[in-house]
Amino acid sequence: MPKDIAFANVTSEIGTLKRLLVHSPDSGLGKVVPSKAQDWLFEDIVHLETIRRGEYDYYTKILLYFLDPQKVKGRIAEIDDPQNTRNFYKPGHPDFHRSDKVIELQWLLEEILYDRDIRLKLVASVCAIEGCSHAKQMELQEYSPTDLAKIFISGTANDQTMLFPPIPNFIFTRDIGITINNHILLNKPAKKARTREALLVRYIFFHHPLFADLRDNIIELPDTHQHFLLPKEGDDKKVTLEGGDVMVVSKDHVLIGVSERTSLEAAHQAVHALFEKNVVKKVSIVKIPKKRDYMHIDTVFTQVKRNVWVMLGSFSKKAIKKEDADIVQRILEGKKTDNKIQVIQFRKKDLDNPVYFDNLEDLLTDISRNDLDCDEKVRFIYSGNNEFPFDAREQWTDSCNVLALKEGVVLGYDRNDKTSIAFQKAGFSVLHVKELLEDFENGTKSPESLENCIILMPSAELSRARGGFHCMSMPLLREAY
Ligand SMILES: NC(=[NH2+])NCCC[C@H](N)C(=O)O
Repeated sequence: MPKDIAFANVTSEIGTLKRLLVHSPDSGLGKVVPSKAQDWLFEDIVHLETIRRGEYDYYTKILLYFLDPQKVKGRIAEIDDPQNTRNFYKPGHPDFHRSDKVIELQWLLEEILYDRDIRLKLVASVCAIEGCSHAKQMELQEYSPTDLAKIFISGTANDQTMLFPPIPNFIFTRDIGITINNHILLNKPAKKARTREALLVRYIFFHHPLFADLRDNIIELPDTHQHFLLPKEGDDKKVTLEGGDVMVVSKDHVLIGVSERTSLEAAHQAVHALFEKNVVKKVSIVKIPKKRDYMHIDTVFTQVKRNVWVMLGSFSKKAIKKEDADIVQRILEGKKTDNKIQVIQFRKKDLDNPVYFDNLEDLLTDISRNDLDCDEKVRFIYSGNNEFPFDAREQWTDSCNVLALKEGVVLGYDRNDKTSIAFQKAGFSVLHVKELLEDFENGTKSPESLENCIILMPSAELSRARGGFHCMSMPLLREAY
């Protein structure tokens, strides 16, 4: 794979996307059984053929059209010809697209497994965490790199024997690590179901030649001193951090969520690590309720344009005021701080004088105005058009979790109807991916010509996995903003 000089650099959420890491749904998703779905962090079992051909493949095509057009332009009919049995999308197949802009993790994993030493170490590590027998370990060493990469991810061998559980959340590459300027912060998953993902990714970052120049810039958070001796109640001392809780909003400013998945201790360590290594000047800690509904901060807000954000209305100023309105009720119910957001902003140059924000809009407005020098009015698009019960329903299916391909052009789910109306009201056009790809193919539209729009993507199966396109992307390179 050819190497660019600026291989990885992300300084914003909205600069034109140039390179990212993804993983398309593997056969492991088709092995999730109902009794395990929740443990494996899926809300339901999914239909593999639909999630791939009917949904995720459109994501791959649209990403390639924007980031690596020569792979798809004028070729879509051929790529999707049923005779070609989706080979273009299958890592490990000779017809796989092998894009070095839309980079498939399974492909990188396969490439590092050609090294015998790495292969043996990784087999031993996976066997250790999955509790495999010695005989199984020896057997696994004999597989080809292509097959072994597939097995490590799907858990299933070519003969359909299930060797260990799948890692169905690997499609949510956002959570495995975060590019902050030219550094990569690795995650420490909170949930057991995501442990193997973190292991595989660590090997990829430390051993794949693509990341050779970045190796000194990989940040791993240490565990709390003697964390293994802490009592169960000491769990908040555990260091867990997932990428969905980290947002690089400008080259100097990073947001870190403290949530169901990212612990206070991890946020604390990340602030020190980022300041000590001079990665950024400002870190805002955004505390959200520890609830499955909002597992990471990117499930309650994401950025659309310099001055436009999409967010969940219950964290807005107005909602907080409304809640404060009935004094008797508030006192009776006790101070309802559990459903609030709290923001504490640390500045490297004045560490012991943090700035506080008590609602999300104030923080986001401050970012647009002061970090991104924006004079235009800052606008908010609310989940479900801020109408009950659509606000909560659509947040659950990732209305707030959009991915910006460039400023003002975002990908979102087609099932969030009221949120789409809210986008329209804010002056955005609503496009459907199938028609858009046809327009790209016949030349009536191009990625360059698009502006201010949300591209709606099919989502019935994908949304059961509880993540949107922000979660399904780990940006490595965005144009400087
Ligand atoms: N960045 C995100 N919001 N990721 C969503 C991850 C969803 C996944 N099923 C999990 O629960 O872990």
